Amino acid sequence: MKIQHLLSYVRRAVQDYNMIEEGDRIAIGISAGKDSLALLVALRHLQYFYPKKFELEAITISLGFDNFDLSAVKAFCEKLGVRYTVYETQIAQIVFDERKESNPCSLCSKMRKGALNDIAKELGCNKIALGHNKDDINETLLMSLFYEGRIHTMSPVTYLDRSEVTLIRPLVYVPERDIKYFAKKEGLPVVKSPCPADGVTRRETTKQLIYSLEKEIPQLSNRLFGAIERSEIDGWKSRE
Ligand SMILES: Nc1ncnc2c1ncn2[C@@H]1O[C@H](COP(=O)(O)OP(=O)(O)OP(=O)(O)O)[C@@H](O)[C@H]1O
Repeated sequence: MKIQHLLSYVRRAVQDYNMIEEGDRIAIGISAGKDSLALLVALRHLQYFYPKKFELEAITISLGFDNFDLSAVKAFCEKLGVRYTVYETQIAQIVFDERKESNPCSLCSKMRKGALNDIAKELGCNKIALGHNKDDINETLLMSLFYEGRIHTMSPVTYLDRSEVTLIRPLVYVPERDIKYFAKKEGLPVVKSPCPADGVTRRETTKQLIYSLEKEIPQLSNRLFGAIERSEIDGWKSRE
């Protein structure tokens, strides 16, 4: 996938869901994975030609793992001309050592989101951009269905009452495999997650399930996503 292709997906999502307003200050949550780094590149390019002017900040919530070297990400942000803030936390120690959580992802995710909201607000941002892609949206639908018995997934735009910050997900139309290809081709400075729970989660199981079903049922991912767009799920609308 070329940058133009990525930008066409992002621009369409931003316009369909009115994700960006004139004067927005947008904090991009950088996990240092392929999605958030691709999002950083896309929004930086969008800034050049999008009719509404907006500003960007890049933020990583460091979870406190030892082997998490962000120096290449720092250099990358500098090259792009986006200010980068790394916020150090003890989330990993709290989740794994102190609380010995049986479901560490849930507590970690809550604490990480809280920290990201706080830092974004401190830096004067009114929006937070997250790197969830089309496959993440589909997987979340199936996870809600299979594990919680309800029909739900993340929305393209979510306003958080308590922190008065709006979450936007400009990659919702981009398939994960395109992002993987883009990250490789562009040599994005992806840092492997040091989390021991990475890759052994419910999300990973669901991802593999969709992957194997798609071999039997071509277009499965597109149909799932189309069903979300045509559904009554909060925040989605049909493009037809
Ligand atoms: N430690 C973090 N600091 C800042 N933002 C984060 C962090 N972890 C996750 N995010 C944000 O939340 C989004 C979803 O998180 P998740 O852990 O599901 O990432 P992912 O799907 O693996 O994406 P990525 O490839 O960017 O890691 C990320 O794309 C990123 O925007």
